[in-house]
Amino acid sequence: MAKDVVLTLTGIDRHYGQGETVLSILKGADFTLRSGETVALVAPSGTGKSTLLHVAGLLEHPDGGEVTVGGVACQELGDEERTAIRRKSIGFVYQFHHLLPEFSALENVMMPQLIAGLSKPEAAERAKQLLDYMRVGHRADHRPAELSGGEQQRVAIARAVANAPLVLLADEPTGNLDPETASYVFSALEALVRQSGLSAMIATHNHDIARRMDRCVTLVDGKVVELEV
Ligand SMILES: Nc1ncnc2c1ncn2[C@@H]1O[C@H](COP(=O)(O)OP(=O)(O)OP(=O)(O)O)[C@@H](O)[C@H]1O
Repeated sequence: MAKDVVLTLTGIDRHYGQGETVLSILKGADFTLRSGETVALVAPSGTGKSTLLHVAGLLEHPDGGEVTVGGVACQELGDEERTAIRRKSIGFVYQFHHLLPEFSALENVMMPQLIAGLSKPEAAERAKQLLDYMRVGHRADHRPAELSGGEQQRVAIARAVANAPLVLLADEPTGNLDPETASYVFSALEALVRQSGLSAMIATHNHDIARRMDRCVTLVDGKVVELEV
């Protein structure tokens, strides 16, 4: 494996059973993400974007093929080891924020760092910095329900990068927002990714967003295909 490759998917198969029939969503999908690279995943609804991100993020087991994160082949690993790699190396942003409702924005961003073993003051300091960077620091003490949709998503992005992951995976991170808010939130996400040299794969239906990435890929018949940008 080349030294600067952070994520590889090799020959990924993923099927879902539906009654008598089997839906084959990914059929030998290959993908490589290099250090510091940003890639847009643009494909029609139902073609398997979320499935691909879930497999890449070790949230779902593929039915065949291999996922390698930071040089570690994950297919044969047990759940505990996969969870450890996911927590350390992968940041995930969903279309809906999935913040913990009973905790403040600050606490939500501290949480993954505390789980990773940082002290409370260290986690709070980094959480504050990230919230400030995402221009939502003035809402640090608010609970998710007290934040606007754009603010919630900016907190969710701060949380996803709190442990300085190797790879950021985002599944339509602005899909739930109005166009103006989406553009603002995406600019903040892009600035954070570029500034910290993160590698990112972002599923989006928004072609303006896709064009701002280094590469653009799509899914055709269960395989990842490169698009010209
Ligand atoms: N757990 C599951 N059980 C059965 N079928 C599933 C399951 N998860 C996904 N699918 C099916 O697999 C296909 C791909 O789903 P996926 O969510 O990956 O698509 P997507 O490209 O992300 O779509 P969208 O853009 O609408 O979010 C869909 O047809 C979906 O119905």
